[in-house]
Amino acid sequence: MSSTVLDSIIAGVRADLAARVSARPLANVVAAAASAPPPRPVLPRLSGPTLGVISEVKRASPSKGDLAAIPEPAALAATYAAAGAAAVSVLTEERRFRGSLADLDAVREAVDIPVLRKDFMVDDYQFYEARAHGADLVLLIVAALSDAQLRHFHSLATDLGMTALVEVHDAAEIERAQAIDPALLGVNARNLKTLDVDPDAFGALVGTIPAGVVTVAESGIRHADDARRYAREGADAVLVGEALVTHGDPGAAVAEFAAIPGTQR
Ligand SMILES: O=C(O)c1ccccc1NCC(=O)[C@H](O)[C@H](O)COP(=O)(O)O
Repeated sequence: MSSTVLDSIIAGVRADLAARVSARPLANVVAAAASAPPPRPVLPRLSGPTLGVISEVKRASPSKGDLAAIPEPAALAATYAAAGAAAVSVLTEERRFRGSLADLDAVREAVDIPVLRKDFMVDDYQFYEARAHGADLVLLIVAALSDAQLRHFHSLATDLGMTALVEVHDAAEIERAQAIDPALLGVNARNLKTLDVDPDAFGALVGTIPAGVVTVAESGIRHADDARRYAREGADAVLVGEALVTHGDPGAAVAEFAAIPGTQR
């Protein structure tokens, strides 16, 4: 079978992870996770009367290349928080997104809203590492994991006190995700194997998501009208990267998204 964009990202993630494991043994990271500041509650922030906005710190991407230099991720995150963001997503993958764990540290220190470590989580080490660096939320990409890994990593994240954002793109992945009863489910409009963006994905799948599950519409959200559409379709929250980091006034953009009324599913 030919290799996908997601496969090649994960190969790089595994290589970088091996270097970090050599530099800092697991036992050391486990101890740091245990003494990290406690995780911040996530779900109530994402399921309020208005649309929750998860605002992303994103320098580059496989689909678009370089987006923004972001020399001070902490300042950008503080702008997001002051404008009403419900959470901040920090890409920590280095090769394709130019993120880092140092970005995560800086953002967690700068804001008092929950912080998502957005990465390609494929090994226990990364979960302890996420917590050690203050993550409140971690991403589980169903397309990147076996059923057994999904279950195991969901339990591990929960045991560490973090909330898992379980991410799907299609009906088959939602069915696999349902097996672990996620409290927070993201529908990514972007197919991570082809990079195609389908703005209809959320609307097509939302009817199969049980009531009570907090939902996030992810990717390709450019304007307030895109976010309004997702709110009407029943999204509790949106996850926005490129449109914010390339905006001349990211705070104004977040404030506009965050004022959109939510819709009860
Ligand atoms: O953004 C990409 O090109 C990408 C490619 C392959 C895997 C993941 C990718 N992005 C991660 C994300 O989920 C997005 O950063 C996030 O949903 C925000 O998307 P956008 O608002 O379109 O920047």
